[in-house]
Amino acid sequence: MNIPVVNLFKTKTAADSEVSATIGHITGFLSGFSVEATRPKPGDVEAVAQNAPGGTHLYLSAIPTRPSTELVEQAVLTRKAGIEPVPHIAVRNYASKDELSSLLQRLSEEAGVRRILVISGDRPDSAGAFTASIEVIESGVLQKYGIEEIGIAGHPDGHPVVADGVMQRALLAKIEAAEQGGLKADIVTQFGFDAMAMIRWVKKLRDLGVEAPVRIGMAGPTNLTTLLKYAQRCGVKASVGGVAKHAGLVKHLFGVSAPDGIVRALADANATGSLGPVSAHFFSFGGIGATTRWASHAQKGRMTLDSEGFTVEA
Ligand SMILES: NC(=O)C1=CN([C@@H]2O[C@H](COP(=O)(O)OP(=O)(O)OC[C@H]3O[C@@H](n4cnc5c(N)ncnc54)[C@H](O)[C@@H]3O)[C@@H](O)[C@H]2O)C=CC1
Ligand SMILES: Nc1nc(=O)c2c([nH]1)NC[C@@H]1CN(c3ccc(C(=O)N[C@@H](CCC(=O)O)C(=O)O)cc3)CN21
Repeated sequence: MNIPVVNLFKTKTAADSEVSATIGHITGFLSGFSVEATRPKPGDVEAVAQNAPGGTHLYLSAIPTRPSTELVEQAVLTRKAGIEPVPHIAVRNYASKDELSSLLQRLSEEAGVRRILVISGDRPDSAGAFTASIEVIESGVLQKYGIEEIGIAGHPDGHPVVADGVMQRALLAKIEAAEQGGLKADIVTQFGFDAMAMIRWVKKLRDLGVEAPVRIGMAGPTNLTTLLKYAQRCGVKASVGGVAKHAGLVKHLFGVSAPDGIVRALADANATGSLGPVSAHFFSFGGIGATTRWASHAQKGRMTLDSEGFTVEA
């Protein structure tokens, strides 16, 4: 027998169910989010471990001016905290194949690293051994030291010096090379502020037949000045107006910018099923602790929706 269930206290309105559907899209899109830190200290790694689910991927960015062995210490700390270390390997930084080999060997033996992000690096020249990421992917050196999965870079807003066509061919070739070498590959994109550009870029990749998961890069919560500084440092398009719009008017008054508007737009697009496998990757220009807490609370649905985005509850 069918007994109608009547909620005597509150009738669920269409607006309520729209809100819960949107929050569901956001929590779904954010599941398995990753974070990225530059030179994290022990307390920073601890903050990730305390706030993110175990096994969350923590990407460790490579600083050209720092010895790459620092990456080993950071990866060891990360592994000990129960978080998965994903070091950046900026291929232009290595003077020889041996130098890269010994770093990979230490990462593997001391920190159990199985995943890395292979990128060219910002220097306009090469330290000697490699000029483009594909050379390392094709070299066989990764498999030799136990690497099973690689991330490669994506540039939805274009690259400051490399033409779109060149980047697209490089991306397809790297995916092909990874497949040939038995490496699993995903794509991690440069951060940006234009959700529609990200959506168009992912759909174009799918049209080209790329099925690899895409981690869509975004800047975690930080103040506008810091955000603009990093955008400039990384060659990312970001007008003051565009970033302020992304921050939302009220949030802007407090000088804080969070990627909630972008997350919400991506989550809605993802819910239509048209993006293929996608997830979120947060750069932590405002601190890794704050970024991880923000992402983690949002992933649990601890938020209030506003006109275009949401505010995460403390
Ligand atoms: N998406 C992300 O999360 C990150 C992106 N990057 C930056 O992305 C850029 C591209 O790296 P990949 O996609 O791995 O390129 P890649 O190594 O696959 O190279 C693709 C093409 O671009 C050229 N190229 C690469 N880097 C260049 C540079 N700095 N200056 C001039 N030409 C360059 C290469 O010679 C090649 O023809 C680098 O500048 C890298 O530092 C860095 C860190 C993170
Ligand atoms: N072009 C580009 N290069 C990168 O290294 C990079 C990206 N894009 N996009 C995403 C992240 C952001 N990363 C960054 C961004 C800024 C610094 C930075 O300002 N570094 C300081 C030194 C910091 C320190 O020593 O602790 C610098 O002066 O280079 C580092 C990594 C790494 N990734």
